[in-house]
Amino acid sequence: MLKLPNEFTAKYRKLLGPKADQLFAAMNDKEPKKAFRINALKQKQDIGYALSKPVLGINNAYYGQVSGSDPEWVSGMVYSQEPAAMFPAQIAQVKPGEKVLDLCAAPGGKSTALAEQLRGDGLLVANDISSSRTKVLRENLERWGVTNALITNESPARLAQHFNNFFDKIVVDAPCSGEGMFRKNPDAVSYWSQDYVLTCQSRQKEILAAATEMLRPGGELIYSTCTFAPEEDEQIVSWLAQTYNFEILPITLSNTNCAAGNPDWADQNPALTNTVRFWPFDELGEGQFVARLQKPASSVITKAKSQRQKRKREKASTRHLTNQEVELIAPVLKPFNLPSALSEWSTRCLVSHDHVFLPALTTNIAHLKILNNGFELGLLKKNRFEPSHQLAMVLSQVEQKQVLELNQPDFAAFLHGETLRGQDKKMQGFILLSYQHLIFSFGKNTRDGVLKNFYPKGLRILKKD
Ligand SMILES: C[S@@+](CC[C@H](N)C(=O)[O-])C[C@H]1O[C@@H](n2cnc3c(N)ncnc32)[C@H](O)[C@@H]1O
Repeated sequence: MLKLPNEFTAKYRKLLGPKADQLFAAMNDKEPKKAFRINALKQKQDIGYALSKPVLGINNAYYGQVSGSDPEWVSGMVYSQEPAAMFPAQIAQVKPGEKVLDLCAAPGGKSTALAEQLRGDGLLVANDISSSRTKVLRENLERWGVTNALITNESPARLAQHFNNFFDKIVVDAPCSGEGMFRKNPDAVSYWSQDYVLTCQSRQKEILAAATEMLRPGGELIYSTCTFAPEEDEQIVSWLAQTYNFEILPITLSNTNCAAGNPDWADQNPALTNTVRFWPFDELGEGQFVARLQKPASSVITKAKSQRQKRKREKASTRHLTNQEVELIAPVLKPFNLPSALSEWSTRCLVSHDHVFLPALTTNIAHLKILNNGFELGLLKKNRFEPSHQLAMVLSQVEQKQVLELNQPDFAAFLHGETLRGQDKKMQGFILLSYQHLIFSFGKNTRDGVLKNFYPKGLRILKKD
């Protein structure tokens, strides 16, 4: 039983009237909803979960539970996500070729969906302020097979110094008081106070002020939270409309159980009914608020010059591949069918500190904390080339022949980091590995039947004793 603070229950009784009891009952009595999305970037494969309960309004999404050692997860075929949290990326309606920023992106639920909509064409900048969470964001985007993301670990204000009036779309899935997640994460209740709600509100304004600078005139901002608090929802949207003259755009969702935002909970701007609220008593998922706004076409928001950091000249720390290096890489890639995103890799790839990569962006980023820029093909080592894990995750976008299917014990042993013996010797060198026909890693097969482990150390699953 959730012990909700008295101040919380009194507040929502006042705001919701008799519906408040429905809210408290849903928060107390029902299990949190679990769901997953199937990756449309990868080759279609059968997966082992029941697909009988679709999440209405979201393509390729179903109710069900995913475990971190399932082949579906390890191969990047599915992403586990709370159903209501799937809507902000859907509402963004990203088109291939657009420049998109996911400003508070970790662990990557929205970013994986935004990248899917871009289909490898355009740019996704996926940023988070927390370095440990940005690491997980990188792992999730890599697993998902994304080739065109710049992954950064910056504060919104620093990012704004590099990207002025730049993005077509910005998603701000803001840090919030998390009321909508109380039944999923009961510990969050202990942080709650009305003061905390107001602290979150001022942080959201700071983040959004930076976002408004980065959005191009006419560009769209998708703002979402997982809290019910009007101070962080309708009141933030009315602040954006008043302060920056943003228009609150309608949201069209088909076949979905959600409610409209409430103008009475802010400045009574009738356009606030264009925003949407997901309540746990609607049976779809947890709590979520989403707004879609447009920056005025004529507006260019720039910081005062005195505040802007002087840009130092960027040093050219990257170079193109030499012919010798191309000759080293080509035989490693030859057995594989390359997806179109990797076409003409030999002329398009850059090298930085022996990392061979296809950049998502090359200009104006030298001073950013970057975890990955685009697509890492692999690493040049003395007279040899080692393909990256990201390459394995991207190769599963198209049909492959150089694939070794493992049995369950070998799959589990490989995830623990073990070297396997007695495998099929027909395929030599780097090969893709699959379990239940889902490609999850590279391995290297030697002539004497030893399969070396190339599953990244940071992703390995500890062995249970
Ligand atoms: C609700 S979570 C984002 C969830 C993510 N969008 C997803 O779908 O997986 C909010 C994120 O905001 C980040 N954050 C916290 N304070 C921030 C700030 N001042 N600026 C930018 N991001 C911040 C947190 O590290 C956290 O990862």
